[in-house]
Amino acid sequence: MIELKNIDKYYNIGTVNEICLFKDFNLKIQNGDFVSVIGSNGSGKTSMLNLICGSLQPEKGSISLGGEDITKQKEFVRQRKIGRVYQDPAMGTCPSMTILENMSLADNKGRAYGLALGTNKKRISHYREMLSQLGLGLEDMMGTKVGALSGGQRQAMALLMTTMTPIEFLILDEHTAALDPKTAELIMQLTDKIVREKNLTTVMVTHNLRFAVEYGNRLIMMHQGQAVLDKAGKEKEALAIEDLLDQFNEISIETGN
Ligand SMILES: Nc1ncnc2c1ncn2[C@@H]1O[C@H](COP(=O)(O)OP(=O)(O)OP(=O)(O)O)[C@@H](O)[C@H]1O
Repeated sequence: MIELKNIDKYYNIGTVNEICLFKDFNLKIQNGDFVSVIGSNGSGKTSMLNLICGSLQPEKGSISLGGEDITKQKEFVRQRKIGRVYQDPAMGTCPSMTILENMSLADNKGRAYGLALGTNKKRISHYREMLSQLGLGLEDMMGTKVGALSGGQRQAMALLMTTMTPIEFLILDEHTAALDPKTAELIMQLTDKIVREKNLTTVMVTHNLRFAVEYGNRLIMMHQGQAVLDKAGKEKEALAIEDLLDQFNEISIETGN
C-alpha cells in the first residue's frame, strides 16, 4: 500500500512567491490498485508523484510504502521498489547505448557488477524474448543505438526496462503524452498487460480522459492540491468522459480557474 498522510507541501518558502500546494493531504492506494490521476495544469499531480518517489520532501506529514515509513528515505533507495516512466521517452533509456546495453543496464539495476556479467548468452536470449513480446521487432535490432529509435519504440523500451527488476510500484508520469494517438494506444495496452502480469500497484498521471476512464480500477481528479473526485470499482466503471468534463467545468466555475 502507498500512503500519504497529513502532507503539507509549500514551494518558494519565505519568498513573495510562496505557495501552499498541499495542506493536510491524505491518500491511500491499496496493493494491486491501478489509479488514474487527472486534473488541471498545476493541480499538483506531478508534485504528488515526486513526493512518492522521493525527489520532493514534504514540510509535514509522512509517506509509507507497504507499511514502511519512507518519508526520509533517499530517492535511489525507493527506486528498488518503485519504477517510474516519464513523459519524455529519453528519460528512461540511454540514447548512446545499444538496445542490448540498455537491457543489460536495466537488468543489473541495484546490483554490484557492471555490463559484462549481464550480457552472457543466456541473458541475451532472455532479452530477445522480452523484446519480442513488444511486437515492435526490437529483438532483431539488439546492436542498434536506442537514440535511433522512434519515441514510441523508446517508450516501450523504457516501460520494459523499468519493470524488468522486481519492483512493486509503478509510477507513470504522463507517459503517453508525447506519442501519436496510435502509438499512445499501443503503449497503454502494453502498460496494462505488464501491470496485470506483474500485479504492480500503479499510479498513472494522464491528461487523456479516455485512458483514465478505460484503464485502471480507480480514478482521482486533482484540483488545487486536493482530490476533488475519487471513484473506484463499479463507480469508476460507470464514469464516462462527459462526467469528467462536467466535473472540470464545475471546478472552473467555482474557483474561476
Ligand atoms: N519546483 C517548483 N518550484 C516552485 N513551484 C513549483 C515547483 N514545482 C511545482 N510548482 C508549482 O506547484 C503547482 C503544482 O505543480 P505540478 O507540476 O505538481 O502540477 P501538475 O498537476 O503536475 O501540472 P501539469 O498538469 O501542468 O503537469 C504549480 O503551481 C507549480 O507552479
